[in-house]
Amino acid sequence: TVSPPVYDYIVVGGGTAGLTVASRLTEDKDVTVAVLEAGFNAEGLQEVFVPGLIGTGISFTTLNWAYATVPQTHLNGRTLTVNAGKALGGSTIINSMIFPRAEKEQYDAWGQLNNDSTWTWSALLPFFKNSELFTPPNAFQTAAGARFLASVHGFAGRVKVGFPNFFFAQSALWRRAAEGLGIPASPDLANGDPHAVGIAPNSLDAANNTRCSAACAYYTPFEGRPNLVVITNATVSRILWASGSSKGELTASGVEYLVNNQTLTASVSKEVILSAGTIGSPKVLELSGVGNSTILKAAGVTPVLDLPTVGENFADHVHSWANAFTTNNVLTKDALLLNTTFAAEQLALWFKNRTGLYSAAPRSLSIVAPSDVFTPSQLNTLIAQAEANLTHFAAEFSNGNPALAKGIAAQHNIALSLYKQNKELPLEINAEPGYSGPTAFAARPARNYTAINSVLYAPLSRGRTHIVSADPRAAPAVDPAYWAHPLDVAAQVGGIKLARKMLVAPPLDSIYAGEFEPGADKKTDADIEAWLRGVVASDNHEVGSLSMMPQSLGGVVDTSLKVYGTANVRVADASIIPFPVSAHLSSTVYMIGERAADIIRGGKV
Ligand SMILES: Cc1cc2nc3c(=O)[nH]c(=O)nc-3n(C[C@H](O)[C@H](O)[C@H](O)COP(=O)(O)OP(=O)(O)OC[C@H]3O[C@@H](n4cnc5c(N)ncnc54)[C@H](O)[C@@H]3O)c2cc1C
Repeated sequence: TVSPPVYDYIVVGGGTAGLTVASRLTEDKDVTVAVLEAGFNAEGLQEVFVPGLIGTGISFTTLNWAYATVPQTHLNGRTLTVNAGKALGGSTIINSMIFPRAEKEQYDAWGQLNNDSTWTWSALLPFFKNSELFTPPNAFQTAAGARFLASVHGFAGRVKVGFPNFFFAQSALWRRAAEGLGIPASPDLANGDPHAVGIAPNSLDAANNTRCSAACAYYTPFEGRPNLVVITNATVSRILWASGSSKGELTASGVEYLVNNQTLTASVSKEVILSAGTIGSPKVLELSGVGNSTILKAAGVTPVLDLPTVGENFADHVHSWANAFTTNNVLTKDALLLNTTFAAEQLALWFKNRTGLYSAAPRSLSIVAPSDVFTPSQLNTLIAQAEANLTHFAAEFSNGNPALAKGIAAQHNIALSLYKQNKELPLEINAEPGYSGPTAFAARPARNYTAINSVLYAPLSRGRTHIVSADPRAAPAVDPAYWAHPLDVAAQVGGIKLARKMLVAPPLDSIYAGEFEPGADKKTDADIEAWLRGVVASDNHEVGSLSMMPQSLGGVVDTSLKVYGTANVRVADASIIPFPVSAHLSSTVYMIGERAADIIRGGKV
């Protein structure tokens, strides 16, 4: 028999954080790293590299895990889909490339929960910068409204960040409407103070207007490194433990993985780093016997280490919309669907000189504060109710684990305190220059639209994800428990009301031709709420399932990202985020990858 290859580090999942860690560790040419990625290298597909082709082709089929949730109790028993990229580069292969950051107080909450000042905004900003290669807006982009503050960006990192080459007129009208409603104009949506409205930077290479995924940033330029081995189409089924190690700290000796139907193994001399995402990483840990013993036994897995909060503390952002018909004189991206000749011309234009509608990954956005969504008395009532029911919800969300109940209570206390200071930003409201909503193309009027996406960003609800089978090919049971907390429901209803106000506020009202959805018959808050229960979707920003918190608060990893009870297994991906942040996640996940590599290299244990 041939003995399996031995690497210093094995990274499970070649996604956003996984490639970041692998790339940084292999800067030391004496260190060997293997990355095992379930998907393939999709960088050459036009639906990946052309910004305006987001979501087309095989993006949401082959390149997507498309995890199904269990029926959602608070959403009419619906089963929703949580999308997650399945390719080298992970979710950054199929994401919308919007690249802002959350408010500093939310990152500070991570430090507060862990009593560790190295996990706070000011300590983490250097790692955000390390990941970024920012291109300031050119004269055209500046004239269109793009703004930036040099002090918060990185100019020598890896992820190319810049602005698109096309801006829709209705986005500018919307920004002015939002400002008219009291939302401040943003000097930079990545400055840690995003209660504002502006044009979001994108994870794109401004020089040639192509998507810059984690593969583009952290792999392609370095793929020749002899010490970096990337194995694609390789699905990790479990971590292998050194014999006898379960008596003390568990020590990983390697991993087992599947290529087609063949089972292979690779050995590790230093560490295994789990970077399979918020749903993928707890699945691998549970398949390896680490988790809640009752859940593992029910799935047919022999427990090795009882760590009952693996897969718990799961939170996701929740997507909703209001949209209106737009006067015919306005060019919206609906034109690409309504007129295939025009679409072909626009795509040819993109290939010719990187301009036109396909050069836009369009999103002007605002992150709004409680005061934008609620009246003061409404807010006071909601906070008082949440405080009165804090223990009840902490217990309900913690799946019977007393330590995690404390952890969730601590998170709710921080969130409610920030709500009181108008600092917990409950919603992203963004303008989509064309239809966005729950109705399929064939089923809606063939018109031009303006859509306002309203996304619940600071959920108090917490759910879970767990395996139900010992078969690594079986999907886990994902229960985000959407809308399980009444403050989440109230914020999302408030978001639709604010979006409706924006649609008819000057100067956006100049192109308004009547509301389509929710629709004129949805008049009261109760009407809106009932409609939303039937349509809201995942925003694909799932976090928290292997959260970084003290064990006394139900955490799974410590502040060096090491799994409690193991000697050499770390986690680097969105699953470690203990407290949801009000932002699109990729910039934050790259930061986590940079920080993880720094911890590993610095030997902090
Ligand atoms: C449709 C969509 C739109 C989004 N839009 C935006 C946006 O506009 N801006 C933004 O900032 N964020 C956006 N996000 C969110 C953001 O992209 C993700 O939160 C982030 O990329 C997650 O990084 P990660 O490292 O945790 O996981 P991922 O990047 O998903 O990486 C996990 C990797 O592990 C692999 N994997 C899983 N299981 C296994 C296994 N058993 N063996 C081997 N490999 C495995 C996966 O295939 C994947 O490559 C979006 C996400 C989606 C899905």
